[in-house]
Amino acid sequence: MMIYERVALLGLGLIASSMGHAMKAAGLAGEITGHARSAETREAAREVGFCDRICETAAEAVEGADLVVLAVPVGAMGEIAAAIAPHLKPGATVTDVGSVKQAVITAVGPHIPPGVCFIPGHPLAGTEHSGPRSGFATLFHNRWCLLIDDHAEDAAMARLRALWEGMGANVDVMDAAHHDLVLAVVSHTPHLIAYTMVGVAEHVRRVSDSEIIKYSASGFRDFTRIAASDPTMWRDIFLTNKEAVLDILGRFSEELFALQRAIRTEDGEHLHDYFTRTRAIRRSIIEAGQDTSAADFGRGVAR
Ligand SMILES: NC(=O)C1=CN([C@@H]2O[C@H](COP(=O)(O)OP(=O)(O)OC[C@H]3O[C@@H](n4cnc5c(N)ncnc54)[C@H](O)[C@@H]3O)[C@@H](O)[C@H]2O)C=CC1
Ligand SMILES: O=C(O)C(=O)Cc1ccc(O)cc1
Repeated sequence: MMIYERVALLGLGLIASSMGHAMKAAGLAGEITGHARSAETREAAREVGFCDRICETAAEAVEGADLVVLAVPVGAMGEIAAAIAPHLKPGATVTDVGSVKQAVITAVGPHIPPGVCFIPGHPLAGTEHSGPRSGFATLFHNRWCLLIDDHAEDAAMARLRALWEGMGANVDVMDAAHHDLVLAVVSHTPHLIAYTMVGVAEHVRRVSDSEIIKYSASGFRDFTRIAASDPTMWRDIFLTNKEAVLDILGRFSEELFALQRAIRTEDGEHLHDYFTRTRAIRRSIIEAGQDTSAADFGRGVAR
């Protein structure tokens, strides 16, 4: 069922290409236009074919669009919003897919002209791959998409919700500050820990590279997968969700010190109690029937 007659995708990477494929598969958009900064990306997107028309400028891509999706790294959202602002159609909706919400609202909000509705969004689905060739139509199936409803009109919100549901996602609405704190816990800080662990392995010179690869168990392999994610995207996430990540990292460090002390003092009871509590958390997630989304979100999609 068609939800928007014209959709413009700005930034043609993993998320935009997956949206293009998903919208085409379900017939959710009449025409999909797309723009990316580099000629190489535009050419690759043309070849893959998830847009009907690839435009040389962002302004051209948004001309007449009913929905404009900002799908660039979080740090580039303000710049692209400024470039398209004078070209937006009255009555259009602008949304984004950035992993951080307060910073995007601060950067994009001031550029949105009167008569255009801005609804920030974030699909909790992804992989460590990037670029226009990495997308696939089922990326959002059974995943959450969070929409931020600060000033959204009901009709515009209902329409955007229908688009995400049409692409297979479950939609929840929350405020931006809460989003940023939740994501710091479930996504951003875990990514930082994975980056660190892989960095540590690189510095352990006693263990040769080939041994690290040869003997790596699935936990460490998952860390290396996550640590292969796009550096620009993750740099921007940490710089823009600084407060929430530093808050969670502070708590993480306290717990880590307590575990470190328990190991040093051979306090087996502390370790056993701690691991029993964390096991109960995992079991309660499975009992609540949320094991698929919880596990998949951390693991990404095996491709
Ligand atoms: N990769 C993931 O797993 C997920 C990413 N996100 C968010 O979605 C957004 C897009 O991420 P991906 O599709 O993974 O990225 P990607 O790296 O695959 O694609 C990003 C696109 O933006 C373009 N771009 C980069 N800098 C730009 C600039 N300054 N001006 C204009 N275009 C620029 C790139 O050329 C590319 O076309 C990011 O904000 C990210 O935080 C959200 C959920 C999951
Ligand atoms: O690949 C993984 O494990 C992910 O965690 C994917 C992911 C990355 C960033 C997001 O904002 C949402 C999902």
